[in-house]
Amino acid sequence: MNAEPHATAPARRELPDAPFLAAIAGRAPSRRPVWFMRQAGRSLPEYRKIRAGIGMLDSCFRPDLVAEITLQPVRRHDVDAAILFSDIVVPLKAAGIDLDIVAGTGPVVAQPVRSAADVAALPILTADQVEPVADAVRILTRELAGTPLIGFAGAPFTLASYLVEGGPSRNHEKTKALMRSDPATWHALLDALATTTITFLQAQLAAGVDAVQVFDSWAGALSLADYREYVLPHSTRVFDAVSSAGVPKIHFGVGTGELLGAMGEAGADVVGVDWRIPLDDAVHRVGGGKVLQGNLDPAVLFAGWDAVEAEVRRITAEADRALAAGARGHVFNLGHGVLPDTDPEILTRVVSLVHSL
Ligand SMILES: Cc1c2[nH]c(c1CCC(=O)O)Cc1[nH]c(c(CCC(=O)O)c1C)Cc1[nH]c(c(CCC(=O)O)c1C)Cc1[nH]c(c(C)c1CCC(=O)O)C2
Repeated sequence: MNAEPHATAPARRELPDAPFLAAIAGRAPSRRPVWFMRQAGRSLPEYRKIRAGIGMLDSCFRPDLVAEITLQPVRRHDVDAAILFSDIVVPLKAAGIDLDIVAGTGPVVAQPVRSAADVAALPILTADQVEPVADAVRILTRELAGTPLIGFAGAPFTLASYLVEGGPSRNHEKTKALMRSDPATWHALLDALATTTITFLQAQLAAGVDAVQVFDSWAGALSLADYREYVLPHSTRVFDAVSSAGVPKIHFGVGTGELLGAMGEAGADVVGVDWRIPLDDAVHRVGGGKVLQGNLDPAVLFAGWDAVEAEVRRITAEADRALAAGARGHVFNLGHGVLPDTDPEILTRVVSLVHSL
């Protein structure tokens, strides 16, 4: 791999016939596109080998390592998109927030954000602080040939939940308490996080990613009314700010069955659906003209090939009914990220089956 990361980024690649981009543009793809959220990670022995002895966040700031890890699932599975190996807390770490990623737990924040003073003291990301990520993108746009590269960031609400809770949370009680008890501080927090998220996405876009995904993984913890009042304006600002790049934008969350319409309003071209809602139902919740992405339950991958095959066939049939009902396109994916102990052979067989349907 010729890792000359500091070369000037070329203009964005033109990949109109790539199945992932064709499907999102509403054109008939040459094959049904499929990729997996968290396709890079501990399900791959080659990932575990290359990461040995290197901290998760350290690995995210090493362009050569980011590029190689991003490429691993593309080589192994023949997926139709690569997703940059990074993490939603990378921009927060780069900005100077004291946090780490604890294996088996997730992000842990040293000083949780609980007050207006804490919010006012939050550092805002500058593009130079994520130059190593941009360097990795530039390496990948040369190494990936015809496979599109998806950049990503966490949405303001999901980032806020980690900062306020101090780590992963089942009920997000501290987050919701701040949201409701001190709306001014809450909106100031999400505004600051939206600005950091925009800077992080714009750095990836300037370096040449072909699409972006915004992960609002924990938005499903909210009621529709709370999502609209406390979250949607900030997520909308993120999508508005990156629209001028002219690349597909994907919006995903978990447990979002009642939020799909509002999430579609935020401005994405593609709405990711978790496994709880059939795609031919989701199309009516999201509204016509949007592309749907999903939605195999990651846990089904542990149930043996017969169960996996039946679910893949069910989901592609529901996707075809969603297309007939007005969905602009479908990208096959899981309904959440690949689980760490997943057998990678099963993922490769899912790709082959989806491409045959
Ligand atoms: C909520 C969230 C996080 N990070 C992310 C989200 C949104 C996606 C989702 O909801 O699954 C985003 C993310 N983080 C990672 C990816 C994979 C990117 C890719 O496939 O190239 C993605 C898409 C790498 C990672 N991010 C993390 C790992 C595991 C780190 C390791 O290898 O030990 C990977 C591969 C760490 C992390 N980071 C986070 C969690 C919950 C964890 C898991 C903790 C654990 O189970 O060890 C926060």
